[in-house]
Amino acid sequence: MGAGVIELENVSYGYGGGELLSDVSVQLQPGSFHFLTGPSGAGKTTLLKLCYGALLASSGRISAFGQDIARLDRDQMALLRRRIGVVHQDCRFLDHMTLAENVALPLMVSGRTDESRRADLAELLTWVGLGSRMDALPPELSGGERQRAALARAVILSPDVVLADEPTGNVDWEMSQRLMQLLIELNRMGKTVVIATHDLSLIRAAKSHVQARVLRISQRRLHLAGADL
Ligand SMILES: Nc1ncnc2c1ncn2[C@@H]1O[C@H](COP(=O)(O)OP(=O)(O)OP(=O)(O)O)[C@@H](O)[C@H]1O
Repeated sequence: MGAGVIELENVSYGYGGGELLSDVSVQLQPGSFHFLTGPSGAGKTTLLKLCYGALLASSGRISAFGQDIARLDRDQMALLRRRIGVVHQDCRFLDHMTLAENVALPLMVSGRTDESRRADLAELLTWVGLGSRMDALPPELSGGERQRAALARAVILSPDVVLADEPTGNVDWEMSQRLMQLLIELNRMGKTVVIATHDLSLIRAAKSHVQARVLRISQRRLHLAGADL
């Protein structure tokens, strides 16, 4: 294996007797930027889940930061999850807690509630453009605000890797560009970024701002897409 932050080697994933992903091998190099594309149901979310240990491969090997994910104990898995920030497709929040409290949840869970962390929280929310919405409750947020809050929550523990599953779903073009800009900024800060999306126009627009590899799932296999997107 090489020096990728996340590496998949001949990974297959199946359920119910069928195979969704077959013989997938890929290395995510530190600081790289990847798009993961493919039709609905192709297995993009599944592949991301395999990368952060939410699902285990049926065969093959997945390593993160040099460790075989399948061999991690509970504590090691918890540490791994802190190093990989995930923007979930459905960005769920606890409706009775404010936006700031929701974004700060990973800090609470990891016991990091000191003053400097609170300052980080305010700075982070300002960075995503939600500095004035800290006390809003999730049902009061627009789609774009929810997506930005989900991004802030994913990076509050300063992960090395950001996996974003359709982070621009349900927002207009202008907001999707703003979200992309934030993800590109995270990459410029040195984070490895993977964005799952079926939206090829998003990929085309981003390619003039960031050097990205495009991975496409087709017929259970992962392919490196060419320039003909
Ligand atoms: N363990 C499982 N049991 C049953 N079905 C599963 C399992 N894992 C994945 N699937 C199915 O495999 C398919 C691929 O799901 P996945 O969400 O990974 O695709 P996707 O490419 O992210 O799709 P979308 O673009 O619509 O979000 C779906 O039909 C999903 O329901």
